[in-house]
Amino acid sequence: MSHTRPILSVRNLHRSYESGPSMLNVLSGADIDIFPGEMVGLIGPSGSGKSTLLHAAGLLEKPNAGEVYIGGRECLKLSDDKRTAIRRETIGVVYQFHHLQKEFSAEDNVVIPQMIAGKTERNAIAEARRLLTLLGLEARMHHKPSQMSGGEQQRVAIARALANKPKILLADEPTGNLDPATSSSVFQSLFDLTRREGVAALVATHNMELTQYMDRVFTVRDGLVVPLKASGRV
Ligand SMILES: Nc1ncnc2c1ncn2[C@@H]1O[C@H](COP(=O)(O)OP(=O)(O)OP(=O)(O)O)[C@@H](O)[C@H]1O
Repeated sequence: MSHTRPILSVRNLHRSYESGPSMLNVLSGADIDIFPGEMVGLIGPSGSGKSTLLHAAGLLEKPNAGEVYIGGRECLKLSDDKRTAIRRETIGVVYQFHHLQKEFSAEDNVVIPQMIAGKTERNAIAEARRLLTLLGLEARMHHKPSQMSGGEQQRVAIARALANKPKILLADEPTGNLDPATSSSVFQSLFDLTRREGVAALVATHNMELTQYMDRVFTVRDGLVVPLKASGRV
């Protein structure tokens, strides 16, 4: 372990859901640290709580108890506005389905969140073109989602997630909707780009093949995060 401080720390996270008359305890004391620039995998069976952990870590849902530190600052006790601001400034997300705006081009889909964050149109377009080009989409900038393949659409979603220079990318089955060959190539791009940009990534997936890209791999078991693979990188 280096002395670098984690960019994201989840501590003692508890989350349960009502399940008929009883409660389903999905997370019961989950801890995880993500260090700057590393890629961490979260593998595990369906229903084990991977998405629940990602949503809490990404400040999208409040757990029943626990802490989420981003850049050393505890975020769950902050006001909704502050939490939203921290989320916007530090976290990018990619889901299984791309959720692109279908009436807009690839370029516009990457430009819009940057303009919402206050960038000038000129700078936002330059950044969109840079990221889309790095993802091999230089010939697709002006295509709408319906005019692109599933892999291309997901690459646009990756560019969009990285456009505001997050410190952490949270990805929930980012290639789960793609065939195996496309899945490998899109994931390779995601890996290369996060490494290049120095963005840490926490990736939930069922796909064991993707663990070859991960610095460390965890699973969620009995409500806890437990290690499957550790590397000496961090
Ligand atoms: N809003 C909710 N209300 C009730 N139960 C929920 C809710 N969200 C999740 N659950 C339950 O919590 C458990 C964990 O769900 P979660 O989506 O975190 O698992 P997962 O590991 O991400 O699964 P998958 O790989 O299928 O996405 C599941 O049993 C699910 O049915």
